[in-house]
Amino acid sequence: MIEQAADAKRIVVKVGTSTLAHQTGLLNIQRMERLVKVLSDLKNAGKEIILVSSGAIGVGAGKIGLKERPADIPVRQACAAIGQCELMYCYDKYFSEYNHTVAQVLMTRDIIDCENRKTHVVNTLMNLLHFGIIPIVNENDTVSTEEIEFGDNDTLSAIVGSLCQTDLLVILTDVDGVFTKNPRVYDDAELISQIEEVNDGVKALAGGEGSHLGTGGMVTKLSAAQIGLDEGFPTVIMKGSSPEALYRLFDGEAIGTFIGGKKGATK
Ligand SMILES: Nc1ncnc2c1ncn2[C@@H]1O[C@H](COP(=O)(O)OP(=O)(O)O)[C@@H](O)[C@H]1O
Ligand SMILES: N[C@@H](CCC(=O)OP(=O)(O)O)C(=O)O
Repeated sequence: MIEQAADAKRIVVKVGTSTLAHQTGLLNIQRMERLVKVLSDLKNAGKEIILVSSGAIGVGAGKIGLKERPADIPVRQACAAIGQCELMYCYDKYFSEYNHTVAQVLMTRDIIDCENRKTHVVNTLMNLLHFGIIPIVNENDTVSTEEIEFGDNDTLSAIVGSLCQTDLLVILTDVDGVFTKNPRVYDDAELISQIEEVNDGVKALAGGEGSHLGTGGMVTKLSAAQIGLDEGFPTVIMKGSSPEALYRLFDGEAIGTFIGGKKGATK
């Protein structure tokens, strides 16, 4: 059993565009509904959930008929504004079906260095959790410029984890975890079940940009896990296509890649 993961009470779950959207860019409705159902159930079981959701740009681009994630920044920002609206509408609707309330929290990177802003964010998150609300966090893509952008939601999720003192970060993506090389390119890539330290050798395993809608690929997930290690919480990187696998994770099964210092006996 990976005890640290199974016993976690406060959990930041990050879901990537590649999990939330179809190849067309349009929302994968079934996937989102299943994720919401599982997270609602975990919350009912006593876990505190903070959801970091990507997808605004990808879903917005899909909605206006663009085939690819736009390279032009103003177009990307416009897509994010369209997609964020769609995401929150759907999250609100689906979580409401299970009697849970959500809140939208949009952030820019300047909260890290500006103590005043950081305090406001922490206070907001803590109050939301106190009231039993599920915060849904994304980057504020409309106002983000180079100086204040996180650039990817993997990093954002680790920072959110640190701000709210999470017990665990779960990164849901379109592959089973971290492999010895990019599994989309190499058939003989092997899944790594545990990583204790995110060093240059580990980062070198992550090759390429990732899916056509996502940002950063595996390297930003590993950097996020490194932030987690520095802040004292572990990260699990696992596939998000079957969100029900989260039940198995919290039942103590070794799923995906566990990035943390301590591993208990396997079930
Ligand atoms: N060593 C590796 N192990 C697993 N995935 C890798 C590795 N190197 C590169 N990748 C790529 O990272 C991608 C996941 O990143 P990304 O597309 O940004 O997903 P998300 O939208 O979930 O953030 C995978 O589809 C895979 O192609
Ligand atoms: N803020 C952006 C997140 C971009 C991003 O990091 O995407 P992903 O690699 O799918 O997690 C959006 O909502 O589209």
